Amino acid sequence: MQHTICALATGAGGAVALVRLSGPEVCRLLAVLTRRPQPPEPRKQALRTIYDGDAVLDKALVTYFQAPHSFTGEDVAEFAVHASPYIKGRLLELLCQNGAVMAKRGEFSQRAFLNGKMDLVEAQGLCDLIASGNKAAHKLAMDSLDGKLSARLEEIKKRLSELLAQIEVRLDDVDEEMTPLSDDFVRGELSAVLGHIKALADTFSVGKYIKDGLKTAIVGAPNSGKSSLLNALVGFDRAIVSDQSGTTRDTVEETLEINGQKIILTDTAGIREHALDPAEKEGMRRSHRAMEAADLILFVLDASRPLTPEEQELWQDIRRQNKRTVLVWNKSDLSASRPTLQAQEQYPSVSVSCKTGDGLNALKDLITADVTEAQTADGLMISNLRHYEALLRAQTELESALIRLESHAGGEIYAEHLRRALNDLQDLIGEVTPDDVLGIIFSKFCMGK
Ligand SMILES: Nc1nc2c(c(=O)[nH]1)N(C=O)[C@@H](CNc1ccc(C(=O)N[C@@H](CCC(=O)O)C(=O)O)cc1)CN2
Ligand SMILES: Nc1nc2c(ncn2[C@@H]2O[C@H](COP(=O)(O)OP(=O)(O)OP(=O)(O)O)[C@@H](O)[C@H]2O)c(=O)[nH]1
Ligand SMILES: [Mg+2]
Repeated sequence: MQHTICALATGAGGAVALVRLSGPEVCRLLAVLTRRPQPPEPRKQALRTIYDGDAVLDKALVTYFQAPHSFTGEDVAEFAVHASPYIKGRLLELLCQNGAVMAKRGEFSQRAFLNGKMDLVEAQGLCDLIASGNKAAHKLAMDSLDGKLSARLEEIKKRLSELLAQIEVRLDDVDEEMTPLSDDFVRGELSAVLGHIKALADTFSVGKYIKDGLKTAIVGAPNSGKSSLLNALVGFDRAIVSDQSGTTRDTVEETLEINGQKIILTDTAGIREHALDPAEKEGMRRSHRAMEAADLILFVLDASRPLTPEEQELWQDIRRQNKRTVLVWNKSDLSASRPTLQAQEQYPSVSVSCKTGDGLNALKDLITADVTEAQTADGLMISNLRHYEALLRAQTELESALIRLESHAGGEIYAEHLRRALNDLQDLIGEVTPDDVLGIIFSKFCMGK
């Protein structure tokens, strides 16, 4: 039999705290702690005295949810108690003394999943929703939680399984009484399914930025104004600015929000050929590392003076990174013209002045351009590595199936690839996921969820 689990659902502080209880023993535990034979009417909050032996622990609002009409699908009770650390701790202790056990991370959600209240994609959405810190991340999680993403996956799955069914009945049709499927039809269906899977998998890069933040490195020659740019973007004097080259030695990181999107901004030491001392050399190694770890590079140039050979070299270095890069021509207040860089037309660029604030809004829009664009498309995105990998596996199988089809292999050969692709999609939403894998997925959820 399942244990009855309990956990604190709310965080530290606050005036009221919520303790949740789920499982077969809920009614008995309620009876013991409230000293009443009957639980409150389902889904109606009732003020109940909670007893600790003969003493009163608290007067709390208690809600009873009768299975299967609860978050987990089991009997659930919630205690909204005064948020004293003592009351919270003692209530959990009393529940455990009377037969409940402390819930593991994600165990309430896991039970909701196992009882068919949500699929694995929706459960992941729930977890992401709690962690979401801005509008974009919230929308991404909400689309997953409320089933929009699952519905899209179901559509794809349905189309694939219908195709597979048509192939399989013909494989069973030994007397060949059915009209064979034309290669054109199979190719068309396969390509369509593949297209949908690819489109969704492609949203991962942006989805990941939205969820985890866009890592942005500010790089450039000494004195070009990198630290000034960091300060201008975060809105306060975070990094030291001076007219001496080599002011910034170590990387300086700051998390901020631009156009509702999380950005992790790193200011780096200016890069020059001949570092003066070991500390500066180490600083430059860190600059390179920040550049390599970044999703986006802001290359800051001083537009008021000619380019140096070192800057040209750094530019080649940046281009080799093959990353989204924005050219930031700084100090536009000093000069109306600016030098030219090789192949600069292939990169977005903007003139700014950290001194006057000119051009900063245009730069902000360039930083978030990828995300803004993805959001104005149909908006459904994946942001979870497990989902991405499952889609990639399905994609590979379908590509193999197409190759087999072109080489006129028999239906039994490509049907196997289709079965595996279908299995990958079923794994994604949790239909065929083994228990130990489920345990790992839910153990990454937060406590009390
Ligand atoms: N107090 C409290 N607030 C909470 C939660 C909770 O568990 N407790 N939630 C925890 O995540 C979220 C709400 N999610 C919930 C989802 C389903 C059900 C539920 O009782 N479902 C039943 C009945 C549905 C209905 O009547 O429409 C069911 O699915 O059968 C409850 C909470 C956010 N706020
Ligand atoms: N006129 C003008 N001066 C600027 C502008 N931005 C930065 N400066 C000045 O340029 C100098 C260098 O600025 P920093 O932000 O320290 O430059 P940095 O790129 O971080 O330099 P290092 O840390 O040495 O690599 C300072 O004197 C700034 O005040 C600008 O837009 N206009
Ligand atoms: Mg600096």
